Amino acid sequence: MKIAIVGCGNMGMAFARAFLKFDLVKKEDFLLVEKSAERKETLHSFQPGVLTGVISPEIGTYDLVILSVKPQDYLTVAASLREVIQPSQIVLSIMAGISMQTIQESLNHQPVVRAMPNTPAMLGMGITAYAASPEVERGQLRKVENLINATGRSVFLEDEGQLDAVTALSGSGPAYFFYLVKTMIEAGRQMGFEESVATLLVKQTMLGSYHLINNADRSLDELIKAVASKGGTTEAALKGFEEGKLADALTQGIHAAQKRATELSQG
Ligand SMILES: NC(=O)C1=CN([C@@H]2O[C@H](COP(=O)(O)OP(=O)(O)OC[C@H]3O[C@@H](n4cnc5c(N)ncnc54)[C@H](OP(=O)(O)O)[C@@H]3O)[C@@H](O)[C@H]2O)C=CC1
Ligand SMILES: O=C(O)[C@@H]1CCC=N1
Repeated sequence: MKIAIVGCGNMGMAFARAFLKFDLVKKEDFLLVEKSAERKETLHSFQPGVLTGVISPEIGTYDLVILSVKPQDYLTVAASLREVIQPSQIVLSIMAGISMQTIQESLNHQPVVRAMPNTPAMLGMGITAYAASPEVERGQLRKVENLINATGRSVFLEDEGQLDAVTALSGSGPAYFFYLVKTMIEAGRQMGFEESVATLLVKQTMLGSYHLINNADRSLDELIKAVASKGGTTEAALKGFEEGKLADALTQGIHAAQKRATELSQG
């Protein structure tokens, strides 16, 4: 399969590397379109078939076109891409907010898969939810699914409308986790630990706790209860969280992310 990637930043290249790892695409079968000169410099080492800064008619000879520029840059991309895109090509967008309809109208092109991955895709441990327009044929969709699955797990959505919520939950989700980990490490430092010790304590706690969620056969409430002894330290911490309205703040943040995804779709 020949793949063109427009916007070769964090996510575009996480996808490219995952496809290579599973031998789904050969290096020479990539066309990379990247505007940033600095970023382009680093892409030489990837040794793609073609590395360019602009969209040219050559892109029309690729089976799949991945759109991985920031949503704010999309309309500029669309203006050139619509001149050269071919009816047989599939478009896979991973851009937050930009709806399938906007992509179809701006490119005058119907077969579109819209997906929302997250950064653990860099390790093949991402989660991607995706939806497809009816014009994507079954065989084409299967090929796209194989590619997405090289980046981790995936969920097919019948309703594209859910993608903004996915963006708020799992698309942005890694940053919420990193924020929590960073805050805990900072608290460790305030209590007198060196950063390396605080980091080890927190990282291993998160790792072990994640595996408990998956393997302990207990609900999250039961897992919390098993840590929080009556009248003990965890109860004191949880009370502090309640008083600080931590759950409300997290929920509000996630809703704000969903709202922002919807705003991005409106340009
Ligand atoms: N990062 C994440 O966690 C996730 C991101 N996404 C989505 O993926 C997309 C990419 O995100 P991310 O990889 O983080 O962003 P990056 O900024 O890392 O990558 C985008 C790249 O596209 C380049 N670019 C901008 N305009 C053009 C153009 N006209 N032609 C070619 N290249 C261009 C940018 O250059 P320059 O920097 O000069 O503008 C940049 O290097 C976004 O739409 C985002 O919503 C989806 C899920 C998760
Ligand atoms: O912050 C953003 O807009 C993108 C979409 C999901 C993660 N990063």
